[in-house]
Amino acid sequence: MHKLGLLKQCLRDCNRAISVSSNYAKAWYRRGMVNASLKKYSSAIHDLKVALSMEVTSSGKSNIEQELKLILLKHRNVNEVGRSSSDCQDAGLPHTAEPHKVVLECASTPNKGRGMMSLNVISPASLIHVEDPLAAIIIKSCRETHCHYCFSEAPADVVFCPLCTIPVYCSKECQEQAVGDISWNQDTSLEFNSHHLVDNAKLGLTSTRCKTSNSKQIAEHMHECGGAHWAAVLPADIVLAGRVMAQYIDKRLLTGKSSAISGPNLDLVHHYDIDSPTSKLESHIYAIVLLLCLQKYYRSDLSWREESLSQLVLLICQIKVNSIAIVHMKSVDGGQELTESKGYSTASDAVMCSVEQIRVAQAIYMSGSLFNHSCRPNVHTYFHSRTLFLRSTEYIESGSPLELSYGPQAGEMDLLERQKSLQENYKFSCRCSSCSELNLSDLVIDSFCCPRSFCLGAVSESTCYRSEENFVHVSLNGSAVCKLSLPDVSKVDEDMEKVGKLFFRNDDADLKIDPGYCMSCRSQLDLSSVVATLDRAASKINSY
Ligand SMILES: C[S@@+](CC[C@H](N)C(=O)[O-])C[C@H]1O[C@@H](n2cnc3c(N)ncnc32)[C@H](O)[C@@H]1O
Repeated sequence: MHKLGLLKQCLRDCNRAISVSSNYAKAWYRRGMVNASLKKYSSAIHDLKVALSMEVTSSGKSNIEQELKLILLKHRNVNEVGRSSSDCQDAGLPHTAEPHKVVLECASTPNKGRGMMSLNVISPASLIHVEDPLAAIIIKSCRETHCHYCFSEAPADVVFCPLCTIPVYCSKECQEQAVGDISWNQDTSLEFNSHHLVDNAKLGLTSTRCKTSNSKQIAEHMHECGGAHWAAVLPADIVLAGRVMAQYIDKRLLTGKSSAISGPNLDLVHHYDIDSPTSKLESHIYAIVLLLCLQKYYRSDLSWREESLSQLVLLICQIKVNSIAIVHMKSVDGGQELTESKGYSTASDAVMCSVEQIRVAQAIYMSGSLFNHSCRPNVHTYFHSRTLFLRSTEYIESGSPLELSYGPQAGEMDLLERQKSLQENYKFSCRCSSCSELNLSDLVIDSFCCPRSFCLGAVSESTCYRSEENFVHVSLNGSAVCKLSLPDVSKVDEDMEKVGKLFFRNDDADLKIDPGYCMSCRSQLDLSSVVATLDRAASKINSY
């Protein structure tokens, strides 16, 4: 885990190992090394000294001594500089140590609403954004197997919520973050009457994070505890809306503003106006359910405004459009879970080498929500625990849009599949460059090669192309799908020209390329025979 950069998880396991067997030298050694990576040098030196005193082999001793020397040196350097970076809020995350040079700006775009761009040039693989979620919730299928706070795979000795015992956490630290810092009064007795339970919770719990003045996070599970456990039952986006609303209320109560509550103004985009009547009805019903749950928890502490319900409906609609799937990487052969992802993907099916992405949670990130989608993204998304990281995948000019993929990507899915997926999951029709302009990957992804031996043209199985001036109309089985612009002929690369020469010829005559005909030379391919060959090959491959 240390080598994989999972420092917090590694520290958690070392603590656990030391508490079970305090004379286990390896656990002390490993914890020392993790503390050194976290730049907690004093703790690292202490741990390594304990490991040294316990180590019995001479090779082990000399290894520890060498590491100890290096750490002592680093510790001295840090002290001389004057400030230890262990003070950094995110010292647990090695990636955040990188200097943040990218200056982001949110600007209006011609056809995607607001979007993010950089005010300076960005080199490939630069860290451009790191953010903790405003709210996050584990998905239903991981409730039994993953920590409800950091979303890593839960160990055998999980820690439960001490009040309702329903959510599971991988460590005391995660439990504390989610439920609050529990400081039981000696006289306080827990009663399994939901009202008393909630009252006890209100008295006895304080979120560790809300002690800091500019804290954004309030113990997220508190208001769900001791009630109907709606977090386990309601859809993820609705639970997120409840958590955001509860945070807003808690903050107001903490600052003494217990006047009538309406709702937070998140300033995020929503599509209520274009939602179907069924979807609107669903949002209204869920808003009523949430309001009842919140009223039950806060009871007489606050009064609600008339517009509270409509504010909740809008909040739900904003979360539906902006929430992001947190995905972690898991080794397919049952190994340790990694924490890298490919994007906002629904992620249940993508496989890379021997690791696969698994969707573990759903979250709402305030700045992350301002990044638009592109089917050819220039930003890569991944997560450590619940923290979102964005890195550039290429050189990006200043003022260029920074766009990530919400799942579909050109080259992995064809144009129609991408559009369908974005429409179904995110309710918008994609206007990125790959979906507005004819491009090579879409011409070849589902095509066969031309039957003529020296022609490299593509033959589509089902798509029909008809060009008109600088546009190409795309249709499938007689139904119009979209209209794509033709790329600037001077910029078309050699491969695209070879695959679809007919699109770039200079005469004005109307061009129609039917399925089964080469896009370069118009030769006809016997589709039924190649499809049959393909099916035979597929069944052979599947039988292995
Ligand atoms: C997470 S928000 C992104 C920020 C948003 N543009 C705004 O103004 O706040 C997602 C919404 O942005 C718009 N959007 C993002 N990418 C788009 C794209 N490639 N084509 C068209 N609209 C897009 C859609 O309205 C989508 O529902």
